[in-house]
Amino acid sequence: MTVIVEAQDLGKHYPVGGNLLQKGTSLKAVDGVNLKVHAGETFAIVGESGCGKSTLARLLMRLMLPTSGEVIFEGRAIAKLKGAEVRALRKDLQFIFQDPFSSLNPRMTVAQLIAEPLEIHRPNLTAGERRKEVGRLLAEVGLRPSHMDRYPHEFSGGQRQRIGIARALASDPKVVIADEPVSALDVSVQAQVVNLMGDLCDQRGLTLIVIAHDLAVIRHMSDRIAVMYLGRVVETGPTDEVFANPRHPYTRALMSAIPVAEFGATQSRQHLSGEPPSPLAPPSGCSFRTRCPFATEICAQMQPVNETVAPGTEVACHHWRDVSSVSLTIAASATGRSPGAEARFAMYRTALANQDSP
Ligand SMILES: Nc1ncnc2c1ncn2[C@@H]1O[C@H](COP(=O)(O)OP(=O)(O)OP(=O)(O)O)[C@@H](O)[C@H]1O
Repeated sequence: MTVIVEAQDLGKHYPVGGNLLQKGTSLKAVDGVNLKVHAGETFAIVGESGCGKSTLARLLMRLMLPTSGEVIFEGRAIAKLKGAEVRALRKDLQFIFQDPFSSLNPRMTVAQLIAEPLEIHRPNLTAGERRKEVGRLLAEVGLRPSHMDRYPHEFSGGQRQRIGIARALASDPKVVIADEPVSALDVSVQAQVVNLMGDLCDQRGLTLIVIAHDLAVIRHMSDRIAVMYLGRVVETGPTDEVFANPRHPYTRALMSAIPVAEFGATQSRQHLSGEPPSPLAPPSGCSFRTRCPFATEICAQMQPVNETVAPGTEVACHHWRDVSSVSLTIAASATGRSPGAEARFAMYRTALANQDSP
């Protein structure tokens, strides 16, 4: 399998200069992240608010430079790219924003919004060809080309996110990074947009990196998943494997938080207690230990390293074997789609059939 995007020991530390005591300290928003994204797959990054997902996404996009480590795109370190090479990277790596309301300039028509990246990345197109391409892109995301001269406020939230997707696709990218692409949308519309992105990935062979806190959405969308906690990846692997056998106590706790009907689980839920610690003063050793029911002395003394626990699956936990031996109902029932999940999946499909064209 070809690796298209890779993070190598990636770190982003924000300097903190609030008061005298904090002077010279830094906040480790992303701390030693290693991951490999394969061409054509949908790779999900999940975790609670503040765990560093958005910072990681911006590093992968080269919207900011890392404090340490590297991002490799198609075999090249992106921090070292210059001028025309950065422009080529922008064409190949596109971003879909969380908020379709604020990410589109309200003074521009849809035609202008989608033509803008076309002018930058495909300057050889004539005005007529560009307009035709805008129409084609709108049709591809399930909107009527005849509405291209309307303004963003004339569209619903789901339609605006489709416009955002069409804009991202205009440069014909190889990789799209979507930061919480459906969390600002109504649940029924979320299903349509999730399906649209899945279909676009299949049809275009796109690589999609999706950032989300909603595991139910991730479960339906992604091939592989990385779970982040306080700036670090604590578990990564094929989505089916991670959902069937979550081995890190944090992954288990996240999965226990999914509504029970989603996976047909009935009991043995593992709750997360308390807030994540401040990334300004992370606990020694394993940063999850202060909330972990399995924590022992070693967890305070040593940061766990990533261990391969199954093909393609890595976990950073001193006690993953003990964790795995404790049955969690949700783990057992997540192996097959429960009636609840089946119903939700059917809803996704129905919603797709009734796309929200204006
Ligand atoms: N520019 C910045 N300067 C200082 N600290 C920052 C900056 N941006 C983010 N942080 C901090 O870095 C940590 C990670 O933030 P980030 O936004 O990447 O997390 P996240 O998982 O995407 O959270 P959310 O889902 O709430 O956006 C947080 O503690 C945040 O407060």
